[in-house]
Amino acid sequence: MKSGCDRQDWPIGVGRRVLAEVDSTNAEAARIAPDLTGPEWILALTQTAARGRRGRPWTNPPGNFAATLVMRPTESPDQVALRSFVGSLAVFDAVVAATGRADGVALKWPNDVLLNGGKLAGILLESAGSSAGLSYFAIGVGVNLAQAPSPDQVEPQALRPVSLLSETGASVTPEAFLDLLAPAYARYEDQFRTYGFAPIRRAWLDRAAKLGQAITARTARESIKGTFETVDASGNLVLTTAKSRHAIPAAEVFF
Ligand SMILES: O=C(O)CCCC[C@@H]1SC[C@@H]2NC(=O)N[C@@H]21
Repeated sequence: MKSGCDRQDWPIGVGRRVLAEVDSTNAEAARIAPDLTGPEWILALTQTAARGRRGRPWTNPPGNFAATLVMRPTESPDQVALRSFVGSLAVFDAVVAATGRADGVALKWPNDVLLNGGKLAGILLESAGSSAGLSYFAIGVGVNLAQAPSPDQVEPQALRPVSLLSETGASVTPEAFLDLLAPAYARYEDQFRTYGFAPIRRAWLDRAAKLGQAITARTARESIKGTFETVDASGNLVLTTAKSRHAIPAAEVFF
């Protein structure tokens, strides 16, 4: 296992602030965005109103990781949306660096990180602005380092929440995890800016859970059960059924 802080690996030009308590690091990102001079990681040891995807609350017990990277984008909102893949790859690498092993770690579309089949981490991508240009975007990352919420705190069909500590025995502080995550994110961000989505997509698919297997995607309109074929060049989930092929931009996925 890599031992915690390798601060010499911290990416150049990226800020870091650590808060004892905040409502939500994503909310804090929105507040500081107008004054940003460069990308900034905001780490909170406690969140009092953490939010998850689809307007759900996010349970954030002590010792778990809660941080947001906030940046000013230079590209279109479509490109910004692909950062959820960049973020989940970085979380994957940070988990592997923290534990020294990749087996059992997988990615679930669009951006959950799984460990031994349970949900270890989630990402909430938020932004403000218009299709003409975003003023900022924020990648909020929650990782159950020390404690998993109890299954009754998540949706009935959701994957069981797991923690890094209970699944691997690795005890990692939020600060040490950030020191692994920030350089991992910076490496994938560089790759994305230099080569576009193609290598990110390939790396993501290499780590995907249930690729080629039956899954269910629940969109706002319908529930589709099919084979998880791939993720396309726009980040859509591609499902094939006996009758057709669906490219799905937004859905809840169930295994
Ligand atoms: O629903 C999900 O899977 C996404 C959860 C994202 C939680 C993180 S914790 C840090 C950041 N601040 C928030 O309020 N939410 C995200």
